[in-house]
Amino acid sequence: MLEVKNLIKSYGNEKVLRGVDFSVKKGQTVAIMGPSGCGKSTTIRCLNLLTEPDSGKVIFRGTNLLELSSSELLKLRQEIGFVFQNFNLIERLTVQENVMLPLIKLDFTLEQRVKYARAALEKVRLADQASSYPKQLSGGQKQRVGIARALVIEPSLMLLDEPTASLDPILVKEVLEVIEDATYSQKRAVVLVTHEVSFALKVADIILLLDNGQVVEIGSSESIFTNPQSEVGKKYKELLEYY
Ligand SMILES: Nc1ncnc2c1ncn2[C@@H]1O[C@H](COP(=O)(O)OP(=O)(O)OP(=O)(O)O)[C@@H](O)[C@H]1O
Repeated sequence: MLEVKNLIKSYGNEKVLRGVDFSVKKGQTVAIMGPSGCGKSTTIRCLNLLTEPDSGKVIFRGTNLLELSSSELLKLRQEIGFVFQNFNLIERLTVQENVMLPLIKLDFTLEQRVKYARAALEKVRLADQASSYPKQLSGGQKQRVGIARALVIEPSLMLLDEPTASLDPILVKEVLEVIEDATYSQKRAVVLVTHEVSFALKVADIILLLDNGQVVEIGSSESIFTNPQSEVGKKYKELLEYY
């Protein structure tokens, strides 16, 4: 489904990604973890070219995104859902209108758009808030709208960039539950950046540990957290044992 090859990215003189490689199969969930500033968000944003890498390949369903024209890229992006850390909702639109946004460029009638938005809101347990405005919602509810907006296109690849990072700890659980229930599908690949170690252990098939812009360890969540080889992996193991 997705193959990432030798991703390199710098901001000015700062080398942020130093050759990141990994792949994700249909039905798999990959969690990207690592210390603050190691390049996790940059990596996930490169997967749909929200951030453009300096070099490397992002091969999605056989096509290298870096070789596409902007109109071809826009079309392919319609198969990729993205959940932002800070929700990115439009305040003047209702919850339902926010969720319908990705469907606007697609060839659907208004009736179909409403139907799909309702179905996506059901999946995140927010059907009763369809007519509310974002400012009337809690942070957890806002992020669930963000997840519904990513799900509405039935994406074959779902990307979540630290989806609980902006939330009050009390609201984290409801969002993690929704991510676990709503994003998984055997037809879909999921890539998630998270600091939530026990959540990653529960939902991820593969954990990718980044440090200083490089993959320092990659493997099943059981092997990484029970027998880590990298310094970063050893720290996560200690953290799990502490809790
Ligand atoms: N748009 C940008 N312009 C300049 N520097 C950036 C930009 N985005 C990220 N950086 C820098 O790149 C480095 C990696 O950032 P990134 O957000 O990818 O890390 P991260 O692992 O996701 O961190 P965190 O866990 O704190 O969110 C950091 O030093 C950051 O300051």
